[in-house]
Amino acid sequence: MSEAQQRSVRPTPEDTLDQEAALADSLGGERAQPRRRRERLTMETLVAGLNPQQREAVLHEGPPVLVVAGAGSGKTRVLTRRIAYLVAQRNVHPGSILAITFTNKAAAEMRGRVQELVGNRAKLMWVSTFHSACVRILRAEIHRFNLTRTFSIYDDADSKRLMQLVAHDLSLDPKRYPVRAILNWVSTCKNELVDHESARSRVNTELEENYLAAYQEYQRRLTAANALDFDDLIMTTVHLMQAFPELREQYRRRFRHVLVDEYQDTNHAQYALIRELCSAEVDGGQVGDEVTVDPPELMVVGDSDQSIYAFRGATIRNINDFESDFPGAAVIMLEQNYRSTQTILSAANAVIVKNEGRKPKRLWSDSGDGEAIVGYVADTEHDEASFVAREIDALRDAGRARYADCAVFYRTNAQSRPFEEVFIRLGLPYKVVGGVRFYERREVRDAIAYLRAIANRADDVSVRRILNVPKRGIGDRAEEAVEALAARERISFGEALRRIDDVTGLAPRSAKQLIGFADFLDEHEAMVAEGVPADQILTSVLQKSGYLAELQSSTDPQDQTRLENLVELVAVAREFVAGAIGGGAGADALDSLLADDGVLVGAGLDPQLRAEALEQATEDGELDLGAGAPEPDASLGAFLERVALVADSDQIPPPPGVEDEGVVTLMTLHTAKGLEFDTVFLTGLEDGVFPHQRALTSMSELEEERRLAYVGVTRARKRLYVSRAVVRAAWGAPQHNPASRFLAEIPDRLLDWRRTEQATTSWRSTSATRQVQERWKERVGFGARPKVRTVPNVAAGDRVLHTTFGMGTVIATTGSGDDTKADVDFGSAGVKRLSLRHAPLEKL
Ligand SMILES: Nc1ncnc2c1ncn2[C@@H]1O[C@H](COP(=O)(O)OP(=O)(O)OP(=O)(O)O)[C@@H](O)[C@H]1O
Ligand SMILES: [Mg+2]
Repeated sequence: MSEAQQRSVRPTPEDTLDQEAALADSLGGERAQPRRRRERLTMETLVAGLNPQQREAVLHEGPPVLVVAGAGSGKTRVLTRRIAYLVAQRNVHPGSILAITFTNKAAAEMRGRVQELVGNRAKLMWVSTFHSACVRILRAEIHRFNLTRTFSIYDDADSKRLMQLVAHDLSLDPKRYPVRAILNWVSTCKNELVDHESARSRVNTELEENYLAAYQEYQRRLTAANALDFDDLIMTTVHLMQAFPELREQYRRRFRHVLVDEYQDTNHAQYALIRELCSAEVDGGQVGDEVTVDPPELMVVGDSDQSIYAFRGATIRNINDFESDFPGAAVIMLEQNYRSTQTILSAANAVIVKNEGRKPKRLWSDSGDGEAIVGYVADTEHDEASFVAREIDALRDAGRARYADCAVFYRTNAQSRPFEEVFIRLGLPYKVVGGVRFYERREVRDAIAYLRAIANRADDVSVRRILNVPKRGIGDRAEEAVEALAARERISFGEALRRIDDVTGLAPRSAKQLIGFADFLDEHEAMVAEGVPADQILTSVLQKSGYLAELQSSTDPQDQTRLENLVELVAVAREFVAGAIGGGAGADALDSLLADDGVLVGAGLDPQLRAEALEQATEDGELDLGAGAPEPDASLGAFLERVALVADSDQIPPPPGVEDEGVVTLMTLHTAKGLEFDTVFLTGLEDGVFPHQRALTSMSELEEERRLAYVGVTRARKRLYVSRAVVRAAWGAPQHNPASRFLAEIPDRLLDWRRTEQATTSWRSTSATRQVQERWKERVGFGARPKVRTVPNVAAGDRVLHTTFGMGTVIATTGSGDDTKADVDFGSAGVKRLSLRHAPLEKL
C-alpha cells in the first residue's frame, strides 16, 4: 500500500497534528496547542503508518539495536519516530537525546519532523552531524588539552595550505610527496585515532618517515594556531573522553539515548566515540576507571550496500560487527521499500547483487511496476544535457513534475558544466549543490580569513593569507622577517606583528604597513571583545581593509561577481545575527515557553540543560533576552563555527511552496545520499566516468562505485532516466567512452531505450575529434580535398571543440576575416589565443 493509500485509510500522526494545529489556531490559543499535542500523542498516533518491524524498532527498549535495511525502507523514518516516541511516551527528556545524522540537511529535517510531533521540546535535543556534535563538546572541554574554546576549524583548503607550508619547510620534493598524499596519510591516521605521537608505530619506510615528520610539524603548527582540522574534531573528542573518564561519565549521564543514521558510513574514530558514550565496557580509560553510569540506549540504522565513503575511512565493519561490539544487541531488518516503484527497485537490486560477499537482502515494494526506466545514448555530453532539459520540460508541460521534483546526478562535480550551460540557455531554473561552493570562492575565503584572524590571532594560515590582500605593500621579504621573529621567540605570526620594533631587517615603509595592519587587527579584536555582532564586524572589515574599495574600482567583470558574493556573505551574517537575537522578553520567557510545553518547570532543571534550552530558543528566534539573562550567541566565533560546518547538501533548495515550483537540483551521487526525488536523471554512465577511471583496476573500488550506483538508482521514487554520452571532453581532450558496466547490469526488460548507440552511428565509426580533424584538414587545405578556407564564425560565449585542447568557451575575439583570433578558455587546459583560420577547432 502506498503512503497515499494509507493516508486515506488511517490518518498518520502528521495528519492528526495538522488537524490539531488548525483547531488550536481556530481557538486562537497558541498556548493551548502544545498541551493538546501532548494529550493527543497517544501510542496509536506515534506508531501509526509503521509496519510491524518498524514498530518494533520504535518501541524497542534496553540493549543496543541495529536496524539494517535497504534503501527507502524507512530507516530514517524509524529514527525520527522513535525520538518522538521516547519523548511523548517514555517521558525521556529531549535534552538527553543525541541524534547523529550525516548531513546538516538531514539534521534539520529530523529536528523539523520531531518539532511537528512534540513542539518546542524538540529544541533541547542534540540533532547534528558527528562534526557539529564534537565541536559543541570541544568548545566546552578543550581547555583540558590546552587549546582555548575560540579554536579555529580548518577545512580542506586550509589544511592543504598549511601542509604546503610544512612540506616546503621540510624540503619535501613535491613530486615524490604531493601534498594530497601526505594529507591522506595524516587523515587515515586520525580516522584511526592515531595521533602524531603514536604514528611512529606505523612507519616502516623512508616515505612514511617523511609523512610522519610532516604530520608532526603540521600538528605542531595547528596547535600553535589554536586550530583543529576536520579529522581532529572527532579524534580529539574521543581522546578527551579517554583521558578524562569523569568527562565521559558526565556525557553518558547526559545522553541517555543515542541514535545514529547512516551508520554504514562511520569511520573508526566515529565508532570509537559511540563506544565511549554507549558501550557497557569502555576501553582506553586508565586502570581502575569504572563505568558507573549505565550505558544509554543506542540505536543505529544503516545499509551496508550504501557505504560510499571508504575513501574517508568509513568501514562496513562497523555494521557487520555491531553484534560483537555491543554484546546482547538486537538486530531488526526492514524489507518493504516505500520509496520507489518495483521497476526502479529491480534495477537497483540487479546492480548491487554483482557485488561479492554481501549479505543478500530482500527488498520489495507494493507500489506497482510504474514506468519503465528510460535509457538514452547521446552523442556528446552537451547532447545529453539537452536531452535532460527537454525531458524535464516535457514532464512539466504534461503536468507530471515540478522542477523541484527533478534531480540530475553525476559522478564528479566537473560534470555539472554542460548541464548548467544548457539550462541557462533554456531558462530552466536550477541549483548546483557542491562544486565550487560559495565558501570556497576566493573573495569569500579572504573575508573569512579576516574574521578568523580577528577571532584567533594565533591562526597563522589566516593571518598570512590576508597580510597583503588587498595589496598594501607588504612583500615576501617583510613576511619572512616577521616569520623569523615568530620562530625565534616561539610565538605566532600574529603575535609577532605586535612587536614590529623587534623585527630585524625591515624597510621603514614595510614596518609602517605592518604596524598599520596590526592596528587594524587590534581595532577589530576590540570590537569582538565589546560584543559587536558578527555582521557589523564583517562590514567594518571589508570597508576598512580596503577590500571593497579595490573591487569597486576594478573594471574586471569578475570583480563585480566577487563584490556580489561579498554582499551575499554580509547577508548571511546578518541573517545569522538576526536568528541568534530574535524577539521576546528575558529568562522568564524561557520558563513560560518550557512550561507551556509541559516539561522542565521550576528548579529541578539542570543548569546546563537550561542554558542550552535558552540557546536553542534564542537561535530559533522565539526568545529575546532582557537584562541579566545570558547573552545570545551572535558573536563572531559562533558565526565562524556555523560557516565552518556547512555541508554540501545544505545548499539543497527548500521544498517549494504552493506558488513556487522550485528548481531542478544538480548534484554528485555522494551528496544525494539519504535524499529522494520523484524524477532522477542518472547521467554520465560511461566506464571511466562512472565507474570512475580509478576504479577500473581495483575490485574493491569498483564495488564501492557499484554501491554508489545503487544509492543513485534508489533515490528515484517514480521515474528514472539513465544516460551516457559517446564522446565526452574529459580533462580537455574529447574521449570516446564505452557504456558503463552498470548500465549493462540493469535488465533490458526494465528499460525503454529512447536512443541507442545505433542512432549515433556517425559517431561510432569515427569519434567527434576525428570528425573535427577531418573538417579542419579540409578547411586548411590538407588532404585530398580542394582547399576550403573558411574561418569559423565564433563570438564570445560560444562553445568550441579543439582537437587537442578539447571543449572550450570563447572569451573574446580580435581582428577580422582571415586574421581573426580568439581567446578560448579550455578549462584545465588553460586559456589559449588561437588563429581561427589555422586552429583545428569547430564551433559547437
Ligand atoms: N511505513 C511506511 N509507510 C509509508 N511510507 C513510509 C513508511 N516508512 C517509510 N516511508 C516513506 O518511505 C520513504 C523512504 O523512507 P526513509 O527515507 O526513512 O528510508 P531510508 O531507509 O532511510 O532510506 P535511505 O536508505 O535511502 O536513507 C520516505 O518518503 C518515507 O516517508
Ligand atoms: Mg535514510
